[in-house]
Amino acid sequence: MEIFERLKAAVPDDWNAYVGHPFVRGMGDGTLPEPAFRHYLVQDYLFLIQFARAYALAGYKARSLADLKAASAGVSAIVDTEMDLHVRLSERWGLSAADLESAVEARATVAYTRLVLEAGMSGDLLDLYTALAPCMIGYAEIGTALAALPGGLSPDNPYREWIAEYSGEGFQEAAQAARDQLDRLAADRLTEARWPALVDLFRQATRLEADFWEMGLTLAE
Ligand SMILES: Cc1ncc(C[n+]2csc(CCO)c2C)c(N)n1
Repeated sequence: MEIFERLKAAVPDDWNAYVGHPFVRGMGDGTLPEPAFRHYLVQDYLFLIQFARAYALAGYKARSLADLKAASAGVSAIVDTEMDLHVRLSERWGLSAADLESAVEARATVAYTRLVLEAGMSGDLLDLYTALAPCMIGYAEIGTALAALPGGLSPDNPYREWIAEYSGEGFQEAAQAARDQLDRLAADRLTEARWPALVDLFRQATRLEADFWEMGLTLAE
């Protein structure tokens, strides 16, 4: 079985709480309050900056050209593409680039991003990509599930752009690349002795993704 599927199967309740969070359901049926989505957009901008740093750290930790290339592609996907998309989407929601840049990180943003960076700093690439997996692969799963709902992509759903982005081919391919990268790393580095610590790390990252939705929904700072 793919290592991602094994990790997910090890923490079913935490995984379902993340991908089925009320914030996600509210985007699917269009009932999510708009202030919650705006708060999420601002924090997600700050989140993406820290995630770009995490891929940069993956470059530092790389021991092969293939791993260095994967890390470089991760930085570029965020810095050259994702951030621009995010700024444009935020503008359509009434948030200027200055609003995004001047925002202060919420505690949930700090908690999640620093867990990932710490996993990468104190561990190896398998730890780092395990901590990154819920984000890339989870959003692809959420995008696909919401796009399949009757009203998911309908013109009256205010969240259709978000759903289209994450269910779209480009992001689905990036998520598949993240799965493949995790499998390659596991083939070289995974031992039975390491497994419990990797599951714990995956569980923590998954819980902090759910907390990120909760932060959006409750407007927590
Ligand atoms: C809280 C949160 N979790 C996951 C993603 C998805 N995501 C993380 S990094 C990245 C860019 C990689 O190409 C994308 C799309 C997000 N945006 N916000």
